[in-house]
Amino acid sequence: MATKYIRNFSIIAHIDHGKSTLADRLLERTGTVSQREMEEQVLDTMDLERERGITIKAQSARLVYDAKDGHQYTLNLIDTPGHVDFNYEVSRSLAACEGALLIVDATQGVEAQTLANVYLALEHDLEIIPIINKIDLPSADPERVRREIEDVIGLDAENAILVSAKTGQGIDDVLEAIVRYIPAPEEAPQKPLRALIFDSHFDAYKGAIANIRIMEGTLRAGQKIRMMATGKEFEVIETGVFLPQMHKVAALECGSVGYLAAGMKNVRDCRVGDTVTTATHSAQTPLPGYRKAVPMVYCGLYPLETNEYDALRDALEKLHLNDAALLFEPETSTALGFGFRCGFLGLLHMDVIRERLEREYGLSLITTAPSVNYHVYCTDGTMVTVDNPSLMPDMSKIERIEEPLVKTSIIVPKDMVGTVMEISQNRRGQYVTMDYLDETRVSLVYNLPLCEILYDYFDTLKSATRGYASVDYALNGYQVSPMVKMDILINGETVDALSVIVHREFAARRGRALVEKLRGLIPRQLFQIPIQAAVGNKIIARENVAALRKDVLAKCYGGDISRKRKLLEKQKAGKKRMKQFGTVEIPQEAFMAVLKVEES
Ligand SMILES: Nc1nc2c(ncn2[C@@H]2O[C@H](COP(=O)(O)OP(=O)(O)OP(=O)(O)O)[C@@H](O)[C@H]2O)c(=O)[nH]1
Repeated sequence: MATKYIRNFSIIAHIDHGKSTLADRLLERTGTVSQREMEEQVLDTMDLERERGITIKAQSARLVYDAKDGHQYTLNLIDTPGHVDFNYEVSRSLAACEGALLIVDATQGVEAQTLANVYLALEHDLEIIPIINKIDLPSADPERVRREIEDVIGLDAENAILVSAKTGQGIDDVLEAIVRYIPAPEEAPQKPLRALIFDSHFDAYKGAIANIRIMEGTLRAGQKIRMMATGKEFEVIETGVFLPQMHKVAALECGSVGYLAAGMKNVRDCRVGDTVTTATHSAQTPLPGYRKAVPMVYCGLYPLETNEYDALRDALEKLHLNDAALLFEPETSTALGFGFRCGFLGLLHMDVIRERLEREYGLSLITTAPSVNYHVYCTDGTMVTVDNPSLMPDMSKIERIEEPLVKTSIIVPKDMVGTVMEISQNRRGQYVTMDYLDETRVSLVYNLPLCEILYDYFDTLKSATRGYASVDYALNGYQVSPMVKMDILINGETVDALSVIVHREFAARRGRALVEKLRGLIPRQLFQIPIQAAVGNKIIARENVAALRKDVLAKCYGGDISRKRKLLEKQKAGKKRMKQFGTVEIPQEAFMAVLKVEES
């Protein structure tokens, strides 16, 4: 098919504004997926995605559309993940397109990730088609939203399409607009092959599959290819398109979107953002913008039962096949035994991986509190990166510590600005700017230490603003900070997996709050258990878990067997996630307690 009848586009939106629902309607309307096959939200496939209702992994689909101009068009829809953790993938997906549908919820208006996504789309010079969704809802205010798109984003929204992705109203207009306003791909079939890998996944039969957009040249099965970032060479076994299921085709022409299978054993062989070229008559330069996904958040994952260590390693390896951004390496802890230090793109990514390990692989895990990556400059002139607090060098050997910062944009109603400022400043945030979006809403920008965001920043913000705050963040360099390692001693011994790195000024407050919290979490024993927080050799807080006096069944003297059983079962369930440490049992919640401490 001539490139002039191809359109490559993405849908961008703030979470929950209706991206997946709109994608479903487009698939349905073009007959790509028949109504019978139409399971709600075809593009969100992972169970977890459906449950959480957010897109984690991008999917693609080829739609065939008979336009009003009498021609048949191939529309390649490239889905994008919906969460800020996956911004890099969003950016790569956008690089594969010429245009984007920008969805804004008619009841909500422009939110933090609407803006972040628009900026990404503009960076890639995309044609943006504004769409105002959910107009079926009584609280929809399309006119206000239209003004907001113009004033805040600066896009001409006069022709914004009014849509209900739920009822299907306006969908035909969307399809016509894609054909009319989004440019066709450039024609460059004679040039050496350059194809952008915008996503990848692992297929049990075909190995790692690269989702690609052919920018220049043509790709055929049987060709020898080279990945330009890694230099690795492969022979193409299969090329195909997404219907949205994989469908084999003989070749992928210039401008088209599809996949390639080349017997690659691991998704690391086809990294998102890399350029595919042919092994001979290769392109000279790769497509712009490749960078490796860098983890922002680290935590320890330990099997509850030592004999599950191998199973955990196998499961991590399997997940890694599909997710090049997940890093893991073995580590040992005196408290928890053998486990893995894992790196993630963000907190959601961490949660998703942990949940998948538990659900899909049936593992019971102890997770340590997430940490960030510190740059530790030692007095001997060396620099080490420390993502595990227990590995922090001795304070006497440290010259300075630098911590990662994130630029955080928060959009809230204007009467909540004070609350947001207070929450951000309490977490060492530095105010950057504040802009009025309209008469009612404000956009605030703060520079915050990444580690402070890990401490329930989002939850606090959400609940303090009754869910009105929308947040977006991106890594923004490092700064020198007086960080110290705080150890937790239980029964006189340091539990390495409970150590945390905190700002010196926060140490005493956080130490007190943490030991108090731990006192409530650690089950009582027949003896008193002291819990202490220490910085270096100095104890900064202490609490005691009082000795046990009663046993749980004592109050059931009446012999009510069902009640007794219930109590015992409750006790058993409580035990499930405990780790024996000397004579003391430490429950899973204790390792996460530092994230949930309420400081006074
Ligand atoms: N009433 C109404 N509800 C809608 C409409 N479009 C989407 N929704 C609902 O809004 C919610 C979010 O829609 P999704 O399509 O899952 O949102 P999303 O933008 O894909 O979310 P992410 O995948 O996390 O980015 C769902 O409960 C939808 O049923 C609409 O036009 N009208």
